[in-house]
Amino acid sequence: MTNDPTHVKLNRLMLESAQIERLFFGEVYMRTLEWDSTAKRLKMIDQRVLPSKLELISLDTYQSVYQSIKDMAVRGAPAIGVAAAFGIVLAAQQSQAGDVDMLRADLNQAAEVLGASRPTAVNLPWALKRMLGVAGHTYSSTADLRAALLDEAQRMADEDVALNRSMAAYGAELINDGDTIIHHCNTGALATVDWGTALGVIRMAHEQGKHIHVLVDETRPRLQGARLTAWELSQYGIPYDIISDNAAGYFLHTGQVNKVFYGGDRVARNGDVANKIGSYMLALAANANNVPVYSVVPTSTIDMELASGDEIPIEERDQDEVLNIQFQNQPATPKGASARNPAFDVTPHELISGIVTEKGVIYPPFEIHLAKIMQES
Ligand SMILES: CSC[C@@H](O)[C@@H](O)C(=O)COP(=O)(O)O
Repeated sequence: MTNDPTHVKLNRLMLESAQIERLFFGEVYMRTLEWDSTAKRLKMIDQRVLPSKLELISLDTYQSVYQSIKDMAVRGAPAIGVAAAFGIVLAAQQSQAGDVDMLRADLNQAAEVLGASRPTAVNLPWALKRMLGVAGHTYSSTADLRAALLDEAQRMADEDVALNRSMAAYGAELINDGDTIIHHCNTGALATVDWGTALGVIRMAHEQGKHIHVLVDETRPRLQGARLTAWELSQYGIPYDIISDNAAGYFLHTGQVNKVFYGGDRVARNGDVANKIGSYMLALAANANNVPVYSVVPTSTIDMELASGDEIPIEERDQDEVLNIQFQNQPATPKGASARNPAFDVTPHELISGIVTEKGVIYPPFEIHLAKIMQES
């Protein structure tokens, strides 16, 4: 097996426009990522081209899964974790190993590659560890091990949807009829296998009949808010306005916002939350104006090994993501300009009002309450 996942060409499935309209949230339902049991491939929605195009990519190697995570064709902490789990299924399929031990060695190698795709979301190492744990059991044949890996990845995908619905039910209790909510990044169905975390809470409150207005942070530089969250909200029929990230303080200070909701990529055991860049500034402005801030995360996003957010690795992405913008159809930045592009920041736990998990809403002191829920099976 080659260990070089770079420059892997992703197979693109072009869809007829009539198919596209019915594909997602429509008559023909599809998850963000799905195992195609006929083709034995992983199918996923290519999030780089939304909302102007809805295209699928079909992946048949773990190297292409690595590439899809790194390039953010698939993104969002829970979706990344499940994609990596299916990456291990593909690695098992690719392997020519003649016995179980040799297959395990190939899987370990693939896990190392997949684990290096993006550093911040803990769901990635969490999912890989779970897959390698299954690989560690006793099997009488490589076929049995391959089958067990596929079962585990499918189980993880199904669990993700169930956990999201459970978080949504707890989180929706925090939302009142008439609330205006600022939401950061994309935490919807697209960031998970289906349904979503913070956006799933908003969606549940909407389905309960509450009238909600969402102020959608555009989320520079990759515009997950303006492109993906706005697209999802229009599918669900939830009223929204896109705002530039730097407008959030204005809306908070002028009393136009009731709550802030975002997701999380890694929560340290003291409750510090790493999330999409800009979350920290948003939480500061919200706290200064007495507006509560909620982070919605499955317990797989909680990293009890880290004492505080200072230990969370922060991904720094290519500067071109910041520089390649246009103003009046012209490049907006001077030739040769340089940029910094941290993809995440850490909100200190003091600024977080509550952490919504599938086990309920956790309130301060987070250190004590997180330890308690993480001990429950
Ligand atoms: C389920 S969403 C939680 C986070 O993964 C989300 O808020 C986020 O920061 C996503 O970042 P991204 O860089 O788009 O993968």
